[in-house]
Amino acid sequence: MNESTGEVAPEVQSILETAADRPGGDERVSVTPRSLSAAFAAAERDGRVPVIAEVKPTSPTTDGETDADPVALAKSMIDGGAAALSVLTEPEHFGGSIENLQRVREAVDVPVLRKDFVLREAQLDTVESDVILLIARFLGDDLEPMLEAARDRGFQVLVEVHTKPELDAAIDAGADIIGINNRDLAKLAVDLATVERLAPNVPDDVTLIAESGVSTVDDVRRMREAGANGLLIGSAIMDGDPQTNTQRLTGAE
Ligand SMILES: O=P(O)(O)OC[C@@H](O)[C@@H](O)c1c[nH]c2ccccc12
Repeated sequence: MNESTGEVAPEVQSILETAADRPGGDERVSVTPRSLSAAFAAAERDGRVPVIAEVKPTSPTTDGETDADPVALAKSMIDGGAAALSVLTEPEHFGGSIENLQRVREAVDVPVLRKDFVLREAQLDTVESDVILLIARFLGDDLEPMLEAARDRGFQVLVEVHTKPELDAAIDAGADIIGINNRDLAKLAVDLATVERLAPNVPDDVTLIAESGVSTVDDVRRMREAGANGLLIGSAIMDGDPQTNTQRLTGAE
């Protein structure tokens, strides 16, 4: 395990242990991705804030688990104006599944992000998606080879960071889509100032996504003012009526 994984919340430690044991795919995938930047540009043209809405049945920081149909959720998020979707495939702590992702991606035509804790190259081959998440903190020195391995398969890659050293590592590795996670995986606490603090260090040609903890229209505006090209929003869309919630948040400007 990488040195940089030290000091995470016990829930996150447990997520990593189960992730390390999960098998990969038998065959190398080859993806023809739906373009995330085109989806963001289309939303902007339409006057909508580019939002990646997340199908997340539960999480370590959520009470209870929804049994709503992921495809129905996905469609209502798109009806509400989501530019793209994120689907959790982590089964043990987020109630996600590979099948959820496959069903959602078949049912919609926007880009779909696979949200999981991918640690080994073979795990890239578990399922096709338009975008795949790689978390800098958990990959350490493996970030660059994993980024290349994912691109070789056709994936667009979202590299998640939470600190300045992780951001520097993501930029050095050649990431062109970077997500700044407002949630600290050591404490699971959210602080929107994380994006505000780190965004000035993100090069202009990188697509910047503000992740986690965005719940109000004011939060959306705050993240956009800090420089976010897009936002990744889960709980605030899942809690209540997903279509109305997405409509409110994508209509923040
Ligand atoms: O529900 P929120 O606070 O809007 O957060 C969404 C998303 O950012 C969060 O689910 C997330 C960010 N990075 C992750 C990595 C793995 C699992 C989940 C995540």
